[in-house]
Amino acid sequence: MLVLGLTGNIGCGKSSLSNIFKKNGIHIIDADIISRQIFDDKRVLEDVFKYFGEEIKNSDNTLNRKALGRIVFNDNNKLIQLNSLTHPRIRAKILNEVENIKLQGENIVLIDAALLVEGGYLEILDKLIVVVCDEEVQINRIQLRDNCSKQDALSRINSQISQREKSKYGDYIIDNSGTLMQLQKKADEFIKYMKENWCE
Ligand SMILES: CC(C)(COP(=O)(O)OP(=O)(O)OC[C@H]1O[C@@H](n2cnc3c(N)ncnc32)[C@H](O)[C@@H]1O)[C@@H](O)C(=O)NCCC(=O)NCCS
Ligand SMILES: Nc1ncnc2c1ncn2[C@@H]1O[C@H](COP(=O)(O)OP(=O)(O)OP(=O)(O)O)[C@@H](O)[C@H]1O
Repeated sequence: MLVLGLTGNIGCGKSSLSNIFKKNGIHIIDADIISRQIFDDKRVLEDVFKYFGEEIKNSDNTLNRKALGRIVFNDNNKLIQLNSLTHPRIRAKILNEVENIKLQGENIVLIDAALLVEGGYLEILDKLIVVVCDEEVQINRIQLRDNCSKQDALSRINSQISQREKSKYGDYIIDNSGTLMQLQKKADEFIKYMKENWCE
């Protein structure tokens, strides 16, 4: 089975691209979904509440994601602490899903995650696709999607390694600074390239 990674910085277009790949029959593992599921485990929630306190708790005792985001994306030490609680669990789930998909006899699986490079996933990937985007466009898209200030968008961007650094690890780079129609065309070109060069 070909194990592909799809990464890129926040708001560059991973989800948009992986939706196109999904429509082309590629099996997707979405790290954003997994990173939400791990908070269904009460032990994870308790650990996070113990460290970050009452201000990240909703009145019904669920996690206030926006409040936690405000804290960790403005304080790198706290982000490191959150990562140490969440990342081992996210990683275990991703590896487990890869194995399950392999057992189902799939030919290709694609892991969609912002932190494939930072999180040390390169060793399990056969190939890495990096989606990039002009920073001004990226900031605008984040602000529009998350209804946040430019400063909030920049704080999140700065909590990840730069697009340039991430691109160094890419086997295939897709620039998503243009329209969604253009992204669709680039995705089609990529699929053709992958079938000709990466599949037996
Ligand atoms: C801090 C949290 C609660 C904020 O939730 P919120 O709903 O506001 O954002 P969401 O989860 O949709 O993340 C949006 C984007 O932020 C970026 N991001 C998320 N977590 C991180 C992180 N630990 N480091 C750097 N960037 C991150 C990613 O590009 C992600 O796609 C949440 O992001 C979280 O639990 N993060 C830790 C888990 C994680 O590392 N997830 C990313 C897996 S690749
Ligand atoms: N080519 C495009 N033209 C216009 N809007 C776009 C384009 N690509 C993506 N978007 C929009 O920009 C926002 C960010 O895109 P998307 O969610 O795909 O990025 P992402 O890399 O998955 O982000 P995150 O890291 O936060 O999960 C979304 O609201 C999406 O609809």
